[in-house]
Amino acid sequence: MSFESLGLAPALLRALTDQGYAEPTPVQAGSIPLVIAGHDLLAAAQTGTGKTAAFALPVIHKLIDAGAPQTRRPRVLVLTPTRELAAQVNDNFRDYAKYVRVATTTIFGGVGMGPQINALRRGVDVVIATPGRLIDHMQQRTIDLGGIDTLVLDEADRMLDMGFLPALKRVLSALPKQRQTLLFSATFAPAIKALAMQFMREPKEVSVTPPNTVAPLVSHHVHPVDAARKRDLLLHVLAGDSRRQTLVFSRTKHGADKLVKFLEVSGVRSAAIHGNKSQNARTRALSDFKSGRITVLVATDIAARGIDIDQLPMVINFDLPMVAEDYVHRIGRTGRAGSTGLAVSLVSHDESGLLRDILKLVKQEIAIDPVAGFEPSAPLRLDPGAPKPVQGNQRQGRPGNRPSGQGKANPGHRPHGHVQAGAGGEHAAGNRTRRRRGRPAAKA
Ligand SMILES: Nc1ncnc2c1ncn2[C@@H]1O[C@H](COP(=O)(O)OP(=O)(O)OP(=O)(O)O)[C@@H](O)[C@H]1O
Repeated sequence: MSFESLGLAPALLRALTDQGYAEPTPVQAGSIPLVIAGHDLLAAAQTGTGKTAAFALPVIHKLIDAGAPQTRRPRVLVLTPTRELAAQVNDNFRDYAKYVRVATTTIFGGVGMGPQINALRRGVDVVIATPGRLIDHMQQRTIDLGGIDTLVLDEADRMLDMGFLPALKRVLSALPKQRQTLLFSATFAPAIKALAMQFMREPKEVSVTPPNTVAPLVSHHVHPVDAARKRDLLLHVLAGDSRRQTLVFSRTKHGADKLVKFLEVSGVRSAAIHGNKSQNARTRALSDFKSGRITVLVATDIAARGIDIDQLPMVINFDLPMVAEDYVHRIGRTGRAGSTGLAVSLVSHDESGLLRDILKLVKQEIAIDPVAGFEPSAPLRLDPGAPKPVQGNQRQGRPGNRPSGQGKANPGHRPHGHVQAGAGGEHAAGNRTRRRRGRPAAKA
């Protein structure tokens, strides 16, 4: 399968060669012809498998095909749950559309309305927005959605959950009924799918792997630990390789700030990214992390979805997420586009229930792997039949003695109590493309 055989315009093929994409990933091969043919689409594929290009490429192709419009008002609306993801999707659109006259812009909060209004006045083809600021523009009549013929919900299951649904319904009511609707996500809860059916027209489905599977090149470790000792264990894990870029997830904004203070005092260069930070601080933290100026980024689930950090080797869950699907998305920040990755969760006794939910959802082995010197005073309460945390075979010495994020996955690193989770526990590697990107790391 090649991009040529999918019928994409030559200008797009040239841009893809510049990107170093040799061939389409499975979700791209499945989605691109369906989108070009005009179908509504519900597409599920693992994190890091190129879903953005799976909608951006055919959407740009169709804009090229349609030719220059008489009036330049937005024709495509992409909705994302976070500002950072909107910015990233916009960068991707610009990369793919570099040889064509397709104008894109972002609309999100935390930054001035003025430049957004100016961009809309000048005329754009594609708007990539978060719902809140989009509604501000709708109220102020600074955006005309009457020409939208394609709606994309990126991270669709998040856009359709309780938090975003009211805003989404408002946006939907302002869009033309005659339109193509595309939903993309790595996870789809059944209720979300049912909801989606209400505003789609006979959608086709592309499902590359069993739904909700985690990226296959990631090895998963749970370190049972007492809550009070998590910070020390985090330092211990980080100390294994202080040059290793690590994304650390905290459940709360306050917890993220406290953790950054602790890390800074301990000599680890870090920053926090969460919803209480100014947009400037959020953007700076992410770009400092991507450029390697800081080695640790402590994030709430704001960074769990979609964010693409080139070759990120390790994700640590300082706290487990409250919703099991978020585990899949958090962990999906590593092990992308054919790279290997390491996922480490520090789990205290009171998080046993959350861990059980995750084990039920994901289709991957998770090693229950106590670290010597950090053994918990009470064991985790897992499903009957699940292996007990392995004692006497614990990680010794420096924790950084792990497979490199850049190299091959090291199966020898799973010597401890494994829990095979999920019905069937199907491993998705067979469906996974393994290829490298041609982009320089700094451009991630
Ligand atoms: N055909 C391809 N060949 C090589 N690399 C690709 C290809 N398509 C996409 N990529 C790269 O793979 C990475 C992941 O893509 P993308 O961010 O779209 O993943 P995703 O499936 O949307 O992940 P998530 O579920 O986390 O949002 C990006 O850096 C992108 O440039």
